[in-house]
Formats: sequence, structure tokens, C-alpha cells
Amino acid sequence: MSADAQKKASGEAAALLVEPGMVVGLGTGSTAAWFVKALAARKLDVRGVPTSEATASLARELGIPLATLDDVMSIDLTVDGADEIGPGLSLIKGGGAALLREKLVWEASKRCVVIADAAKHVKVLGKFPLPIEVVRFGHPHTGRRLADIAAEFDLPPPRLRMADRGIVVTDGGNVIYDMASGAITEPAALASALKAVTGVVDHGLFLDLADEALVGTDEGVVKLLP
Ligand SMILES: O=C(CO)[C@H](O)[C@H](O)COP(=O)(O)O
Repeated sequence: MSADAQKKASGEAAALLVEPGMVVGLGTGSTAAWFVKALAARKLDVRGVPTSEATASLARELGIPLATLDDVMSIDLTVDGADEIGPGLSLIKGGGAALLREKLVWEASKRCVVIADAAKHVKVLGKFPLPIEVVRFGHPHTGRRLADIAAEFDLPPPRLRMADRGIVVTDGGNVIYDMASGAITEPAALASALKAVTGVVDHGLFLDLADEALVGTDEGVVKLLP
């Protein structure tokens, strides 16, 4: 089964968790898009809280009524993809540059379900470079402080994310530094060190946030718990 078929299967399985009347956090990325499509197809009376402008526009196109995080007191269920799923459902997210809104929506949610293809399930986090969202003002200085932290953890300096049209700017107007590592052996310590830097808005380590994972495999969708 292709990775895309696995993503589709996991997105469709997650859509079955949604019940009428729920406020649903809508993740970002290609796997989350399968979830949004499957949710729209169920035509339930729900409201979606999108984690990016891209997801908002897909949901709008498919007729899912939307709310913002400011409009709702809490979110019943959030379904979102991940770049890596490690031990205890620790995650790397932010490959799609939506990590800040994603984390805000996840933290406001009663239940968070991560969906992914089988290749995302890893023994140790860190093969995928860790995205770090940084305020634009003075970001080269913040980037240098991040390089110092990387050195403390024996990692190479993080790189400013670029696209064809220049520096990648997030929906929140920030920039992204990607910290390549190979292996993040102390995710909690790295998370705290990154958060302590003025100029860092947040990072893509999602620790103790996922309640379950639905991973598409060649043998079907497998449920993982922390
Ligand atoms: O964190 C994310 C966006 O910021 C995505 O969920 C993550 O990049 C996975 O994307 P995909 O489902 O396309 O593989």
C-alpha cells in the first residue's frame, strides 16, 4: 500500500471518531486533509477549528462550518498529522510550518488523535529536522542562540527554512529554523531549552499531548496508545 493510501486510511478511521455536535480541531498537512475530506463526507453537524489557512480553505470548500480558537471554550477532538511519532507518542510536527496554531489547538483539546502513514512511526525522534518557530524581528540573533543550544546537545546549527520565493513565513508571520539532529535522545530537555530562548515562539516537539495514534499500515489501521 502506498504512503498516501495509508494516510487516507488513517484519516478515514479518525473521521469515524467524530460525533454530531462536536467542535473538532482540524490539523494541517496531507494526512489531515484526508481526515477533513472524510469528515465533510459524513455531513455531521460539527464545527471545525482549523490549524492553518490552508486547512481553513479546504474545510470551507468542503462545506464544514468553521470557528476560530477565540470563538470556542474548548475543542472536543483534534485530529492532526505528524512528521514523526516516537516513544510514548512523542511527536515532531511542523513540517508544514503550522506548528504554533497546531499546538494551540491541541492544548485546547479534550482529546488529540494523531494520524499518519507507517513510515512516520520511529524508535527515536530526530531523523526529521525539528522545526522551531521564531519571531521575525532579529531572527538571525535568535538563530545564533539556537545554534548554541544545538551545540550543547551535540547537534549541528539549525537552518532558516527557505522556499523558492524566499524565507518561509508562517501564518503567524514568523520564520522557521529547522534543527537537524539524527536522534533526539533527550526531547524534554531540548524542548525546555528551546522554549527558554527569547524569540522562540514554539517548537515542533509535541510531548505528552497525543492521546492516541491511528497509523495506516499494510495490515490496516493500527491504534497506538502512549
Ligand atoms: O505538522 C504538520 C504541519 O505543520 C503536519 O501534520 C506534518 O508535517 C505531517 O504532514 P503530512 O501529513 O503531509 O505528512
